Amino acid sequence: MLQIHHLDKHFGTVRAVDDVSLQIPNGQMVGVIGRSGAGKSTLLRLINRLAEPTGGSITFEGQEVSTLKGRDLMAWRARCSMIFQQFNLVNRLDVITNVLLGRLNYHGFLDSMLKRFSLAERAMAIYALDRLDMAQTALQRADTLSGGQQQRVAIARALMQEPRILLADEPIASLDPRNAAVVMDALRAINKEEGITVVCNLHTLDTARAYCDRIIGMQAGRVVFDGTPDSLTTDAAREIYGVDGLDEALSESVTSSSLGSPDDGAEPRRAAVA
Ligand SMILES: Nc1ncnc2c1ncn2[C@@H]1O[C@H](COP(=O)(O)OP(=O)(O)OP(=O)(O)O)[C@@H](O)[C@H]1O
Repeated sequence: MLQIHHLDKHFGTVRAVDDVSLQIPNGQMVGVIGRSGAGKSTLLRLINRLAEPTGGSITFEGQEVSTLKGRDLMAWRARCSMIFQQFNLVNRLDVITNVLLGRLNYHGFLDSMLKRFSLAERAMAIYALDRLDMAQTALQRADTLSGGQQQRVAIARALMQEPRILLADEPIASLDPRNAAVVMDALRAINKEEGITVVCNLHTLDTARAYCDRIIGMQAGRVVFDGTPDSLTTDAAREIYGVDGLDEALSESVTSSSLGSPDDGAEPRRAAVA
């Protein structure tokens, strides 16, 4: 269980995260939605400790993580790994080496750069790639892959850390609908089949509704909705996005970052708000 108590992050006068309290049981697939600037990225960065909280606490399985340092902090970042909108692969390296870099925490930097990985780790990397239907690209340079393929490699790299939690910060925001569906399907499969908790920031309502067990809506740093997709009413959506933003959040169903259903593969579909 990940427990967040009265978490704050202030940047000067901006309350990016404002008194957020949440309990996320192991194995849940959570979508965090909200307008640009609502505090979604900051919340994930606080959980992963890429940002330091101004106040409050974060615990996982009873252990306080907001004060971890050194090796313990590295270990936490492995248990709670993060993927980003921009994939962050090393373009000039081949796919399998990019995936093996997920073991960086288990090696020195030099060992990793000199590709001193064990046979077991190489087998693990191939398994992770195969898990994402990407094993056939293992020897290709990362920059020869499409965006959706690169994001799947980034997920494979994250899996190399053997995480309990996967944080995904706008993982499909720069992908076309077909690739976005493949990536969301992959995240959902990892969640359902491996029991890894997934917390995923998404711009649009319909993707969160289609893929997540639970939706957290943020507005100006605060959690203004926390419930199942079915309980997300028009009024609740209006509170998250505002009157202008709601239209935008729904009309984005024709853009790259919005999907209708996990099963329809390619075609985006506008989801009705209950
Ligand atoms: N390093 C920073 N320095 C100053 N202000 C910041 C910093 N990071 C975030 N903010 C501010 O905190 C607020 C929340 O930003 P955050 O990026 O968490 O929102 P978001 O919901 O993820 O938005 P987006 O969807 O556009 O990424 C915004 O007002 C943003 O300008």
